[in-house]
Amino acid sequence: MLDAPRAIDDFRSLLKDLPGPDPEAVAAARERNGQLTKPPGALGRLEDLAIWYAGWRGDPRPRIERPQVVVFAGNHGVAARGVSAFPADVTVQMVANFKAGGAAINQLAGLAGARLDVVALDLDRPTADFTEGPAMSEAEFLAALMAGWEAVDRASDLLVVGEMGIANTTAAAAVAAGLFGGEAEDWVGRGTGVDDAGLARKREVVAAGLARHAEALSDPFEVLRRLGGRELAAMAGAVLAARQARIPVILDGFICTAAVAPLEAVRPGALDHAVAGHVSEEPGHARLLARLGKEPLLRLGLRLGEGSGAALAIQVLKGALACHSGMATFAEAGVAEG
Ligand SMILES: Cc1cc2ncn([C@H]3O[C@H](COP(=O)(O)O)[C@@H](O)[C@H]3O)c2cc1C
Ligand SMILES: O=C(O)c1cccnc1
Repeated sequence: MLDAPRAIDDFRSLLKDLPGPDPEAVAAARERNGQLTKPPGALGRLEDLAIWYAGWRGDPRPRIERPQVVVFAGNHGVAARGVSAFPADVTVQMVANFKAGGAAINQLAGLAGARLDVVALDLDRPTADFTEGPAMSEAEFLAALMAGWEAVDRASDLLVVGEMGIANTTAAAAVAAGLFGGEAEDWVGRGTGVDDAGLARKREVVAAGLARHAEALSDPFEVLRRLGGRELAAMAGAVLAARQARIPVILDGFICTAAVAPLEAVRPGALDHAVAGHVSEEPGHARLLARLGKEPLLRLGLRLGEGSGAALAIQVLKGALACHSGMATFAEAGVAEG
């Protein structure tokens, strides 16, 4: 197995040889689940979640002790096209806010007991406008993938990746459309809250990007390089690093899901170590999750990003494991089985 990737092709190679869950831990966790003091299946999806997590950690009775949240930030050339309700300066301002502890993700990561890392990616150098050319050169794309790869603490036992980047719902819509087809309007939403004219501009920008890069859309990595952004590429690199280290992942909203979808498009099953933390208000998100076959844990009408919905969902997973690993069996408790 490749240790440290150095080229874009190394990331492609990694996808050919992915570690899977430990079948013995899955079997032992399933058996334990069947012995716990509750009617069979009474904890619903929490039971599946606990068994899934146990398999990836290779431990039939695990707990989450070291969750990590990483927020990647990047700027986008298409921001100049009036596709966001906020100016591009907000990206760097929010990075300062993350560092000062003032953003939603600070509160939610703190509540979940997660370490929070913030990785700002060349904020003074926005990506190129993807309607005019590739958003990133190959060198820039590789640097962003590597930044994600390197941001993952291999000693953590759960990963959430979040993002900050004004105009990145436009990039995410373009990536989703590039991967899965359909019209621009199928994937474009209001993001930070653009008005009808802004929404129309977003559709035009995404359609123009798809037309400009039409010949390259059969390659999911090229879709991400040409239509994505640095923080999206970094999220993909981080989620691949987590897979290699058998660290389970909770996915966040539309942008996060679009960023990692190329991995699944290259290699079906590449996201088996990831669950969808929530479904966001951005209409493309539900569509994307359906394409990936992922059922969200929460539906709260969030449309924030930053990793916020996924960070909240850490507590659902912690709940699943508290029950799975902490409950007594029928034999231990002297409770009669049905
Ligand atoms: C203050 C503020 C905090 C945010 N935190 C996340 N986003 C979210 O909004 C942006 C995407 O929406 P659009 O494509 O419409 O620009 C991303 O930065 C995303 O993470 C924020 C946006 C704002 C304004
Ligand atoms: O779903 C998301 O991730 C999202 C939606 C709107 C704005 N920012 C992020």
